[in-house]
Amino acid sequence: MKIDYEQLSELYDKTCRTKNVQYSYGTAGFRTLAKNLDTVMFTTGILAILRSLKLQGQYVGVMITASHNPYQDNGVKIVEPDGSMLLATWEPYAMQLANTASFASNFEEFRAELTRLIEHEKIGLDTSIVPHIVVGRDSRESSPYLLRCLTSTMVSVFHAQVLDLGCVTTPQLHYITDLSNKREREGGSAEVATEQDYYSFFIGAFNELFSTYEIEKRLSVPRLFIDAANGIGGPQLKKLLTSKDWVVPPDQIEVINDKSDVPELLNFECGADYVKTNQRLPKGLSPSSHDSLYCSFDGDADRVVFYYVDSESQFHLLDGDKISTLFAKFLSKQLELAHLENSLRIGVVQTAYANGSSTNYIENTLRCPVSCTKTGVKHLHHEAATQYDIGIYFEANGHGTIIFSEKFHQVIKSELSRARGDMLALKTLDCFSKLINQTVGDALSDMLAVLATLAIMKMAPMDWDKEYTDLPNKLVKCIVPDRSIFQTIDQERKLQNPVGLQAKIDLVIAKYPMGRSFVRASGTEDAVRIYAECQDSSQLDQFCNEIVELVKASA
Ligand SMILES: CC(=O)N[C@H]1[C@@H](OP(=O)(O)O)O[C@H](CO)[C@@H](O)[C@@H]1O
Ligand SMILES: [Mg+2]
Repeated sequence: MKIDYEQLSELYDKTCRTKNVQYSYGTAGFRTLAKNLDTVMFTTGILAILRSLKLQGQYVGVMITASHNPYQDNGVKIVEPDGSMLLATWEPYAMQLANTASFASNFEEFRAELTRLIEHEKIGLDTSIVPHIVVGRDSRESSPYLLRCLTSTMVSVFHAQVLDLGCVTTPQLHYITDLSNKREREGGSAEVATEQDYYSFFIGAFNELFSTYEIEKRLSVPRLFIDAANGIGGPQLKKLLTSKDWVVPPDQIEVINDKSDVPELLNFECGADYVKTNQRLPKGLSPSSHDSLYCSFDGDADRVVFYYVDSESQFHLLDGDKISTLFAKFLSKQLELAHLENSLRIGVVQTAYANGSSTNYIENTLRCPVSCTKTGVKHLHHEAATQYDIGIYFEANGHGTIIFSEKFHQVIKSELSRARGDMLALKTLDCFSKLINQTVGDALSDMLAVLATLAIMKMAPMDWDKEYTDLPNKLVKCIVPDRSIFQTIDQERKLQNPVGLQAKIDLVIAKYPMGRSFVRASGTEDAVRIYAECQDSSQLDQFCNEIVELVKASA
């Protein structure tokens, strides 16, 4: 391939209007005010092309979204050919390219940086490899313009093949990127992967699970309300619910906050982040009956939290920890029924933000191993995928999935091929491994998996909730002059710096029965986060305040 530098230079001058902004590729890719993103979109498009070239032209995904952030924001992230997050060693390249374009005084400086990167990664341009890209965007008003900035060079300069999915959820983009490459490997002539493949696949697994139990395709609750955060989850959910294969009666499910066409409403007083943070119902919902189940997606539908309202009108949150524990209970039971508890290893992966009661319940009641990793789904995903055959991971905020190992699939396949009396549990495990998105946390697929689990176990929301009781807890933000001084060890549970602060925190913790608290710098916001939990809710504010004061004093 010959890069047409003249063309590239022209597009560079035309597109990269934002200058002197420092961009950083964090846990969620690049994310900031939409009006400042043209430059970084331009360079991210080029980086995705290089990534595809490096990987012999496989499809690389790019998603334009700012998830649960306000409607004025936007962002972009790159997805590997197998649907996982961009390889960590490429994150600095994404930043170098973006910041060079942002601070360079002319195109030649940018060109030099691009050349350096191509040489450093030994990307052969003198081959016939055609780069392949899948792009998707959420419902934000700024997304179509940013998409043009992102893709401007792809065809004209790099002769790439671009599959534009239009408006999709983040997990749909991950799933379709992975599927596109599988199709290519099966012999390029196969049809290109589409959104329809996504719906067919997950509805298929859901229906198969219900058929296996020969139960009527009804939910275990009379009614389910889904809050779509006025984001892309709304229209995508409706496509699923109106699909000809979807058989749950329409009167059981109602979608609310589905105005994805009104930009300012996105994530406004609704959605998973709002409900989890404020522990209250989103806008547009008033409790109808205490046996209804509710759930909220975030703006790009990769997170989900559930909740219900009891007969005393009390709100109860069923967050990521509760979802993990529900799946751990259900799947451990299936392993036991299939007599596979000694051959396949099941485990739960959490972060320090998981409620202490959930950890205690998983370890001591379910007798299931628990791992703790740093915050950020890539850490949880990696642990789940490498340590367990059934690796369940959820952040407390509702982002997560279950990863099934290669060994799991082999064992189930071989056991299923031998006729056995305990076929039901084997089939359940097999169907379940398809029902849950293997590439990334997915509100839609997680929701289906929760609904199926509740239906099979004949559980009402309160049955699910009463397995364990959360310790009273609080998460606060503290703005400090320089958050980088707060350095942690032990999966972010302890501070190493500022020196001496951890010892002071430990003295405070010791005063509160079942107290636990930790302090870390946020990776996505310019703030320090302080988490505290203890037995007695009347002491919680005081406990948390004492830690906040220590942090302020040392900052
Ligand atoms: C306490 C908390 O919820 N932290 C969030 C938040 O990370 P911070 O590094 O804490 O800002 O954003 C991440 C990306 O969306 C998400 O993975 C994580 O769970
Ligand atoms: Mg999200």
